[in-house]
Amino acid sequence: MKTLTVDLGERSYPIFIGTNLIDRADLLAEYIGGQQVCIVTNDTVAKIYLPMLKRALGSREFEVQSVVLPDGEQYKNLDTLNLIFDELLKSRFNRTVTVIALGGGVVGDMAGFASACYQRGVSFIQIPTTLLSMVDSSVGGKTGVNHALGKNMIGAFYQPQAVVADVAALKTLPARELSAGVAEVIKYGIICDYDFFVWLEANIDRVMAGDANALSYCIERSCDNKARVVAQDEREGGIRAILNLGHTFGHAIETAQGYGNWLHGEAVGAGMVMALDLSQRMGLICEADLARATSLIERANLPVAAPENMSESQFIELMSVDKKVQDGRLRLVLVKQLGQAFVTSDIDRDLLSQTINACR
Ligand SMILES: NC(=O)c1ccc[n+]([C@@H]2O[C@H](COP(=O)([O-])OP(=O)(O)OC[C@H]3O[C@@H](n4cnc5c(N)ncnc54)[C@H](O)[C@@H]3O)[C@@H](O)[C@H]2O)c1
Ligand SMILES: O=C(O)C(=O)C[C@@H](O)[C@H](O)[C@H](O)COP(=O)(O)O
Ligand SMILES: [Zn+2]
Repeated sequence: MKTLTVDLGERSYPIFIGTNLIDRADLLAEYIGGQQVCIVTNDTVAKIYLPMLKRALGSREFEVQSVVLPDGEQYKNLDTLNLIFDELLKSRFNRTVTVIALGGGVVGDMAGFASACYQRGVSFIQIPTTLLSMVDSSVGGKTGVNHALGKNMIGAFYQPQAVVADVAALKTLPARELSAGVAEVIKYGIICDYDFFVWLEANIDRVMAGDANALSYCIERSCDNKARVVAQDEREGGIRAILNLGHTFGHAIETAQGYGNWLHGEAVGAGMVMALDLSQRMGLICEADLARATSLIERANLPVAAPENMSESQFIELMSVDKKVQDGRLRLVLVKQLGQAFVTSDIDRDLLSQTINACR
């Protein structure tokens, strides 16, 4: 088992990465403050992993309840969040309760947000079960839900007590979901870790084949990169925004297509190609580097273009509600060279139009 730390002073926490960790009650018990535990999961993950987690916690005599949410990005909203509050209140759980998120990013974002809100804040632990949630969403404390008018528009920064990533859980993950996770893995290579980008170019076939060593390495290296960025800028006042590469385009795609039709990672795949295309048009990266990144994203079986049914004006409208917008001005993550991203509001609108029209 490997342990990394997200260094945030008194809110610091460990990320454990290893195999067969879901039922390690000894490990989990260290981060459960009181007797009460509420596991939040969904109806797909519950069938596979809930019994083992319940059994493990039961053996330690915790008072365990679970809430099983409907599965899907379309349920990442305030109505579903209420199901978590219903369970916590019905169980008469108090401020000593620890919420455990068992699932992918949707479960993690909602369980985290519910933890931030319930009785003004209770402890929570992330047990991510998708690649995407192991490499990205379980780390860093962004929690929240979607609104019909925009992704993740209602939420809070709220850090977990610990992240427990069980790489063995990826054996049951569908191939399409594995690809979606690889999008965020590639993101780290492009924004801040050129050596990792080169490693991915050489090893992407092993990753896509589900090679356990290659996946573990991706999780460790991604979490290490994310933890370093978050430690510098917990609440996205500056540098943290680079973790949003491709997301202004990607969130517009997810919202326009209806939540769940394009997976988050798929939209980020196409969104990163659009951000790189714009970077190239603006004279920042060369055509060869745009081609290298596009090819890597394609080899991960991800889309490299936006859906044809989106108009330029729809893109611009949806992009203008992005959380990075300041004083009415769009801010985008662009790439200077592979491994070096930055945030800018200095965007040539004609070139942005060209990108939107070329990348469909
Ligand atoms: N908070 C953050 O920093 C952050 C970062 C990136 C993404 N996100 C959010 O995360 C969400 C996407 O997360 P995701 O890609 O994990 O999607 P997801 O949570 O919808 O999970 C994907 C699918 O895999 C299933 N699943 C989960 N674990 C499984 C397993 N081990 N075996 C079989 N099936 C399994 C789920 O039930 C679901 O059907 C989006 O809402 C996105 O906005 C948040
Ligand atoms: O942790 C971050 O910071 C990120 O931006 C990670 C992203 O991969 C993730 O999708 C995040 O939820 C996007 O945040 P948002 O603030 O743009 O909604
Ligand atoms: Zn993301």
